[in-house]
Amino acid sequence: MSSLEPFGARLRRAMDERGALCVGIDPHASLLAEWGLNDDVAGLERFSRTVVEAMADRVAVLKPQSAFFERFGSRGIAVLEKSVAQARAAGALVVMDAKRGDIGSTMAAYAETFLHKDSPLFSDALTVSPYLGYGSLSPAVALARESGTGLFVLALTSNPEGGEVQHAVRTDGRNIGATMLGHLAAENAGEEPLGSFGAVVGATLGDLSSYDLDINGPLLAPGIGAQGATAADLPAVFGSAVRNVVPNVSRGVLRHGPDAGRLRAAAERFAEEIRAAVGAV
Ligand SMILES: O=C(O)c1cc(=O)[nH]c(=O)n1[C@@H]1O[C@H](COP(=O)(O)O)[C@@H](O)[C@H]1O
Repeated sequence: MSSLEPFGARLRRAMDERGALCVGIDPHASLLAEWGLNDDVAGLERFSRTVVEAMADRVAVLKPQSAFFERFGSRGIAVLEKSVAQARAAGALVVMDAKRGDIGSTMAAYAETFLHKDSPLFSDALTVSPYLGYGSLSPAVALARESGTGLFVLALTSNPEGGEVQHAVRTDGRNIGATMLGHLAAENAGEEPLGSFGAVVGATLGDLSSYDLDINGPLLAPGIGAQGATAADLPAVFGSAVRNVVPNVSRGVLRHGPDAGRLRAAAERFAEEIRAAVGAV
């Protein structure tokens, strides 16, 4: 398969050129209503197109949340396909937030769906769940290496319920979140300028100094805005790993729509706060 330059290298360059902000495309029914759109496929299409047109030529990463498209069945998926292609054509990297995870043979099909260059949903990276065992993700790791794409593995999620699984301590004394970070560090060893296998680590989690976040890969950090974290929290949460953090904001930006200028201004405010916080480290 002809492949792209590795995702980690493409992401590092995009972050250097455009800043680290990742804007989520999360067409909640409540946001469609706030934007004066119907909760139907036409509303979904208009919402997603507006965000892509406003953002894809300026932010490093766009992260469509697949659930809000799947809600409308095959016609919703068709909107998702178009949005991904438009966003990539305009220069944004697309992280598909589908949080897939299954036994290896099924995981291979999920990987083909999102990370094979000939798939209609081909994206630059995919969020995946390692809770069937990290090794169950190996078909996705292999295809990502082949196609120049990446993964974001749920390690320490932003939601308060995540701790029951992720903070559980193994017989060797390490907890599950730390174990996932360890797998990713091994995956990214020796890669320059940045590995392609990232972790999802919530910006809401407070002091994470007991974790080794230096995985030589990107750290997708949701939780800024609607979930209560701020850009100013990032250095305290991530320490020296903050330069590899890709902070995600969805509702915090999207609530400023549907006007494209106001969406851009909101994203620029978050981007500026992130630059100020990360630059100060
Ligand atoms: O993988 C994710 O993106 C994710 C992981 C996590 O731990 N927490 C989390 O909120 N997310 C996603 O990030 C987005 C956050 O949206 P807002 O809270 O509106 O900014 C949603 O699409 C979530 O599904």
